[in-house]
Amino acid sequence: MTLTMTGVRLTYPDGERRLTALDDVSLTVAPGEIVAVTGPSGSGKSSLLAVAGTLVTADAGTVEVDGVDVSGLDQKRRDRLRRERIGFVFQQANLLASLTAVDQLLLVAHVAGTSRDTARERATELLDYVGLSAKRGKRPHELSGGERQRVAVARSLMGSPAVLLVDEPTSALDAERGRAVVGLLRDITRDRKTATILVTHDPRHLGLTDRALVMRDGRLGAQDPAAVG
Ligand SMILES: Nc1ncnc2c1ncn2[C@@H]1O[C@H](COP(=O)(O)OP(=O)(O)OP(=O)(O)O)[C@@H](O)[C@H]1O
Repeated sequence: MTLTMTGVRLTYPDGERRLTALDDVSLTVAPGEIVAVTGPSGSGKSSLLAVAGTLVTADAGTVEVDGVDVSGLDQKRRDRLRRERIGFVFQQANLLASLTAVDQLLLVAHVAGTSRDTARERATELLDYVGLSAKRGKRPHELSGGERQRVAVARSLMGSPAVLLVDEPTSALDAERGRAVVGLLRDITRDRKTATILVTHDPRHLGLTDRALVMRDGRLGAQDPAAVG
């Protein structure tokens, strides 16, 4: 369950010209590995996740999930691969206000066409895994920021992802809760053998990951080891 990006280039229209968001980016993330990506605002981190997650098609280069080149898939197959094999966790938990924690997970299963019983079993297991069994019936306003983010993490695992793409999951949390969420993501990566990319601005999280890379002007490079705490 590896994620491989090779020679990826992504540009956006910018008036008469094109803005280069990703410039010859190559990256392999192994199963069970969590890689941090840092870098200044506008350097291309979200673009990297968008291409890795097949939400955006690169101008050049390849993206392989589990050895499958996604550019060779038609739209329908690509949507299915994304739904079943790629998990996303965003800056905000993006939970639906009217749904309980367990229903947030069941909704994803419903969209994916999973049977009710299988979905209930899996949702229960995942809420237990993220330590929220007791809060399964709570709506987002009854949960703390860290708990909401843990529901979002559990939801991202409903489809058994091979690849987990995480964009600043702790920006709305205090230091301790932020660390707990990154620790949880690391445990998930190990236990479920996902290939995980964690975009973060927080240097304290780099030491919790296997590798730290830095994005600058659309190019991906090694992080200065001195900056890894
Ligand atoms: N949809 C778009 N259309 C045009 N330009 C875009 C689009 N999305 C991003 N960009 C530009 O591409 C570059 C990379 O943006 P990206 O969002 O990937 O950076 P980032 O590192 O995630 O930034 P931040 O840390 O602020 O979230 C920036 O110059 C941005 O302005």
